[in-house]
Amino acid sequence: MKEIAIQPLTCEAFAPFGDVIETENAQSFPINGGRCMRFHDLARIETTGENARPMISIVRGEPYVLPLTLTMVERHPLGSQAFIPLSRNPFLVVVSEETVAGPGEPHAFLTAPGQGVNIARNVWHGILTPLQGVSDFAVIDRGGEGVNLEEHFFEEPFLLR
Ligand SMILES: NC(=O)N[C@@H](O)C(=O)O
Ligand code: NI
Repeated sequence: MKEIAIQPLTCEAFAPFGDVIETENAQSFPINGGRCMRFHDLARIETTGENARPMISIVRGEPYVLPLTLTMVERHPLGSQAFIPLSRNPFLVVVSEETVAGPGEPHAFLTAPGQGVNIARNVWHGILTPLQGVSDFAVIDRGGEGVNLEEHFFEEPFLLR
């Protein structure tokens, strides 16, 4: 089984796949008489297709234990998908480039506490993978008609360590 080294999540490394949602280095300005700081426009929500609309859900995820065997990735051809942690627990973000033969070798990122991601439309990714404890996430993705899920099962799994 090919091993994939898990690396820290950074804006630069994740840029080909979407946005990192964090306050660090974000455009920000005070609002509400200076009593709030708005970290502004952190990610682009994409929705397309019939009756497409953005929607907000909360997902409560059971934790996984590393090292992890990755057997599949999925993608959403009709919209982006954002995961914003509502706890300080880290989670694992797995993405793959599209190749002529389907998803390529995965990249695995470990979030810092509080970091979220917005996975761009049609980007191959692993399913939500909380670590260290049951974790709640706000999920912002696409509602509407049509099939918005495509799955790919690797011929050979990968070991994420
Ligand atoms: N379906 C859902 O809310 N989540 C998955 O698409 C996922 O990427 O975990
Ligand atoms: Ni997904």
